[in-house]
Amino acid sequence: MNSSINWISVKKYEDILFFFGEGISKIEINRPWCHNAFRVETVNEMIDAIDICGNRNDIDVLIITGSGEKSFCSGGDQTTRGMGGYLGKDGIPRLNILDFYKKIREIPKPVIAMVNGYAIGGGHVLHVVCDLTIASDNAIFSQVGPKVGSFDGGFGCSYLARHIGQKKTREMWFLCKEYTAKEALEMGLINKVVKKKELEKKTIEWCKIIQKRSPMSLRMIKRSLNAELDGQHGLMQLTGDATLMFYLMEESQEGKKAFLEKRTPNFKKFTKFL
Ligand SMILES: CC(C)(COP(=O)(O)OP(=O)(O)OC[C@H]1O[C@@H](n2cnc3c(N)ncnc32)[C@H](O)[C@@H]1OP(=O)(O)O)[C@@H](O)C(=O)NCCC(=O)NCCSC(=O)c1cc(O)c2ccccc2c1O
Repeated sequence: MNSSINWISVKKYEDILFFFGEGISKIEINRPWCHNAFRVETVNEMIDAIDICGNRNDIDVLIITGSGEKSFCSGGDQTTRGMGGYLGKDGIPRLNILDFYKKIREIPKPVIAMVNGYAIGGGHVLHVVCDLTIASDNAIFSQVGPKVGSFDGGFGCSYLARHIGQKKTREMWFLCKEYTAKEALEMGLINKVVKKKELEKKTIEWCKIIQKRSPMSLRMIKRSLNAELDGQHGLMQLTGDATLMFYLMEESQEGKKAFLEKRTPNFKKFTKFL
């Protein structure tokens, strides 16, 4: 299996790099001087990029990572933090990373966090919300909210606890300790640890295996796993896909045809499955 890709830049942004190759996309936070902390604009760009991935039929799987050797992402850019959120260029405080987390969960394609160093604070939650996490052996995982006056009570708590359990989640948040990639693997926080120089190769290998699987099966599995946690919203997404599949059936098409032909639909002819 060829595990390197000649990445092609999809679109130019200020804070992120966005690549595509062989059905795989790579969204890379490109602010290495602050350990890839995200500001409002970084998040807006990531939202734009993930929307492109959602709308492009030739993108099967997504990778999210950080630039440089040291960090995946260190969370919100503290230099832009104001009262009530992080201040964008318009001066309005926002916590828009939450919108990006939602996008990761909603996109019906697998999203892999390729963690190449520090995954801290909101940057830690970022990998938590991804479907899979592959980390390099130098990666460090930590929640720092209670050290810097923040917390993420959403996916950062409840979903994290689904991965590592309530006790470990409380330990991570209460103590703000740093965990090595080996420890993270042992506690079920991540899927795989590889040597730093092997990180992209292994991630691409996994992407290529996933690309051989049925996209509809993957979509339904992601939706089903999300639905358990996402309440009415999760149910809407899952049953939205059930509607999608129903629209592919003759029985559904008959309803539309009959309406357009101004006749009574004949649903009797269709198999009733047991
Ligand atoms: C990542 C570190 C562990 C690295 O430590 P190290 O000692 O190696 O490096 P330095 O600390 O010297 O960092 C070099 C340089 O980078 C700057 N920097 C690092 N992180 C950030 C950051 N997040 N924002 C701004 N700048 C950053 C650092 O200041 C240095 O700059 P110099 O000018 O001095 O060179 C360590 O840096 C670290 O622990 N960083 C964590 C920072 C942090 O507080 N993160 C935010 C946590 S809160 C959060 O992310 C968050 C965001 C949201 O949008 C939320 C929304 C809704 C709910 C909750 C949210 C939330 O919790």
